Amino acid sequence: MRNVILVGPMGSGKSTIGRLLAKELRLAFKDSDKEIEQRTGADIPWIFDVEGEAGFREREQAMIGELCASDGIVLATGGGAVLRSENRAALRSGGRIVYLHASVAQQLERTSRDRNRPLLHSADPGRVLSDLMLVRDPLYREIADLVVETDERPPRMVVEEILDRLHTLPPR
Ligand SMILES: Nc1ncnc2c1ncn2[C@@H]1O[C@H](COP(=O)(O)OP(=O)(O)O)[C@@H](O)[C@H]1O
Ligand SMILES: O=C(O)C1=C[C@@H](OP(=O)(O)O)[C@@H](O)[C@H](O)C1
Ligand SMILES: [Mg+2]
Repeated sequence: MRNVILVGPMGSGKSTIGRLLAKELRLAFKDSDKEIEQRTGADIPWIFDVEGEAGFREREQAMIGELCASDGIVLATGGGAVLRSENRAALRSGGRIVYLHASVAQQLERTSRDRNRPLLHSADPGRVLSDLMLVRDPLYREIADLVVETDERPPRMVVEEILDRLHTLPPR
């Protein structure tokens, strides 16, 4: 196992659970979105405003490529990281992939408090999240080694399940 990579929709808990999991595994934690922000010197909403989603996806692909070449990290990706086939290939070769599943209702609840997800700056964020899930759920499943349910489960419990199940995975 080189790296552990978390994929899943906005509000599934990738950033939160990634940090906890890295601590348990004594690995470094990297959040693709945070790395993009540091590299760009601007936050995600600014990048979407100025460069559009297309500009963000270019930066995201470059960052995913770089981070997947690392060794010994827990990587939290952004919810759209699976959209490009180049990213899916990089993620697959980068390590074990855990899909954090969450219902749209839970995604909505967990993302309603902050404004740093530009795709949800919409009159109907629930509709946006369910439309995105239709497209992305098959892509998360396509590359996942593990699918873990996060609905109504505290982060600690999700981390425990990942730790238990990571050890039982057959070699690829
Ligand atoms: N399993 C969980 N149960 C309750 N709240 C959670 C859980 N996972 C994450 N959260 C909360 O939901 C919000 C979004 O989590 P975050 O880790 O940023 O998700 P993501 O990176 O997948 O978009 C944060 O406020 C976080 O504290
Ligand atoms: O789903 C998406 O397309 C996005 C998810 C965000 O990350 P989180 O999944 O960590 O919220 C961030 O990468 C950007 O706002 C786009
Ligand atoms: Mg995140």
